[in-house]
Amino acid sequence: MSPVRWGIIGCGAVTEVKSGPAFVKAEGSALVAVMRRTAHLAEDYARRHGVPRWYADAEALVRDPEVDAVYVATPPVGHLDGVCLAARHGKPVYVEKPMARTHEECLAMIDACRQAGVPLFTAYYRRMLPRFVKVKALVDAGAIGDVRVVSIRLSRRHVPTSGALPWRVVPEVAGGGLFVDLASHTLDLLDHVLGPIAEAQGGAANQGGFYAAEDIVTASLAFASGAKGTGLWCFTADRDEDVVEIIGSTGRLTFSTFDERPVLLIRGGEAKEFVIPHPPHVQQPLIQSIVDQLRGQGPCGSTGESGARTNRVMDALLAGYRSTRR
Ligand SMILES: NC(=O)C1=CN([C@@H]2O[C@H](COP(=O)(O)OP(=O)(O)OC[C@H]3O[C@@H](n4cnc5c(N)ncnc54)[C@H](OP(=O)(O)O)[C@@H]3O)[C@@H](O)[C@H]2O)C=CC1
Ligand SMILES: O=C1CO[C@H](CO)[C@@H](O)[C@@H]1O
Repeated sequence: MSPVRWGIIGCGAVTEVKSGPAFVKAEGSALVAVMRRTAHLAEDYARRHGVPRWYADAEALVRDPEVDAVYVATPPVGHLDGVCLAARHGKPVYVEKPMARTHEECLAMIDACRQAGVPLFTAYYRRMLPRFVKVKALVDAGAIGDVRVVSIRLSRRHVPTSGALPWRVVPEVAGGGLFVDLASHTLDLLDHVLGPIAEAQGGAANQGGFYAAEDIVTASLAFASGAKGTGLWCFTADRDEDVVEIIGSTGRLTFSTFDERPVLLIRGGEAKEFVIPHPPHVQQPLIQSIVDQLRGQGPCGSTGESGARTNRVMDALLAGYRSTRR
């Protein structure tokens, strides 16, 4: 069976280690073209990674007859255009997270891909990482009984930047600030492990005044399963913290979304730790499952629909803050 030949739109930081080499290493997959607007940097990337062709124009990349599938890895502002462009040329698309700046943009992407008859995948790679596969397997096997509540606490110290502020805190580019950038991973992971979040209420504010985006967010979550949840995100905190705790009727699971600390299972009086390291290229398991689907070998579980659900929750939590900014 011939390999899936990938082209990348936006070969920046995430493509250096997390995803680019994963396209090459996945079985039945090849990376044949890259694109970024800065031509010499596209060429530099291609030469360093052994990619045969490079472009400074996204249309040229999607028109390349040797590109079978497209990975859109620009900042969120470019996701909608990149996905629709690839779909118009009949190419399956893998889009970076957050899937878009808003849920509305996600729906437009889903619609474009549906009309073109091409599949759409979103880069929430934690769904396939061995550590979180274990978390889901424990929950599904009833290791903590029925899930009652989940709590999410993520804080980061504000790290001042001396030069231009990064695009991650420019709402027009990112869709929001570090909440959108980072909380999206936890919310998507919980969608995977516990099922969809049916309702999200809460609010956001900017307390530090360092940039125009929200820097604190609180949430009260209701899962379709009946489980409830709370979320606290603070990006101008005293210290870095990253704790997710799922509390069930007979036990609890504690883990981190970003830190590589062990998964902790507490049941009765006993605690058990699972130390499960990440693979060198963290997107590889997800990319493998996309390639497998494209080659007719089973469905991948990180789709446009799942990615859009996460944007819908983030929109609900940011609605009030966005309206005050306007
Ligand atoms: N899943 C994960 O673990 C991670 C995901 N990400 C996600 O990947 C995406 C890209 O992040 P990252 O690689 O860190 O970003 P970078 O800023 O490092 O790279 C962005 C790339 O996109 C190109 N680009 C195209 N359009 C724009 C635009 N409007 N503004 C800025 N750059 C643009 C840039 O090149 P040029 O300017 O030459 O066109 C550059 O190659 C984001 O959605 C981010 O959230 C990021 C890190 C990890
Ligand atoms: O997982 C991640 C690691 O941090 C990056 C920078 O904040 C994020 O963009 C990314 O999604």
